[in-house]
Amino acid sequence: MADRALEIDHVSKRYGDIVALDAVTFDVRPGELFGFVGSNGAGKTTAMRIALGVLAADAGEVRFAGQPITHETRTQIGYMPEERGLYPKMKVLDQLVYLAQLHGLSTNEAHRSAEHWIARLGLAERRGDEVQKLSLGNQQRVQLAAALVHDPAVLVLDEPFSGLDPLAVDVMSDVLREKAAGGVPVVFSSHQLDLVERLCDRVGIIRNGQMVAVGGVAELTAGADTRLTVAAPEAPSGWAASVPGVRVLNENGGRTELELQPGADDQVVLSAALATGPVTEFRRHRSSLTELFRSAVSDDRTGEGTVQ
Ligand SMILES: Nc1ncnc2c1ncn2[C@@H]1O[C@H](COP(=O)(O)OP(=O)(O)OP(=O)(O)O)[C@@H](O)[C@H]1O
Repeated sequence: MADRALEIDHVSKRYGDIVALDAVTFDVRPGELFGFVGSNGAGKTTAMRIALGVLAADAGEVRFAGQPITHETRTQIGYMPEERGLYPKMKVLDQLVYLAQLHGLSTNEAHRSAEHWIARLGLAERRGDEVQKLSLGNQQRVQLAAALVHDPAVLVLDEPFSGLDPLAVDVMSDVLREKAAGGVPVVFSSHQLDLVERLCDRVGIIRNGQMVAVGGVAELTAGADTRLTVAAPEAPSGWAASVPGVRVLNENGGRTELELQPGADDQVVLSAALATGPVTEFRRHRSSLTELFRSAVSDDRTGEGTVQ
């Protein structure tokens, strides 16, 4: 495994009768943005808390740079918990300086780093305010600053984008990209799949505590059924139904949406459409992460289609 990767290796966790994680395995490579997605209760927070070492796994191991996470290596992780963990009555600057010192920075370094992230995250005018007096979005910016202030070697962020306005989403995205570009493995959970698709190098989809897909979005969607839109204004109704390997999804005024079964040839569809007259549109759609997610989390064949 590459140096300085975060590896989650067959991690399992039960809460009484509930199997929260069942041999969950994935890795986040240095320089990579990894999106961790799954329905409510699928196990994302549990996996991230175990990765950080605040929750013990029943089985399996989490490693960073090839070594199991210990009390010492934990301090190299920047963590943004879902429940947010700031001191409400502490002022923004004081809080960040305190957290940086807690992670071993000297007073000067802690001040320098706190001021850097306050400026970078647009909190300059709030630096003397108590955290509890900030809006939720600004509290979230402080929370991100808290995860970054000790210059972590790994970033683990639980729903960092939830509740942010579009400008704050841009700031958060830029910062995560920068950290990844600097060689830090970055993993974050999110329900905003368009954002995950846009930002992430790879994604993992978890369903009922099991990883059902891990890989690049393009790689994961490559095997999915392909959709085509064909506009053939003079084609008679039902023209596509007899084309081999085709399932018609929708037909409306000469415009047909269809699904190509694996192995079917889109050129055969084009020939069939041209045989009816002019073709004014012929478009292939790549499956989106949202479609992949829907099919992965609703698929009864748990575990099938996993790409490692
Ligand atoms: N402390 C706990 N005690 C008992 N069950 C728990 C506890 N924490 C989590 N669970 C259960 O473990 C499962 C996984 O929960 P987890 O919070 O990891 O999911 P999640 O994917 O982060 O969900 P969400 O998207 O809603 O935040 C759920 O069934 C949840 O009810």
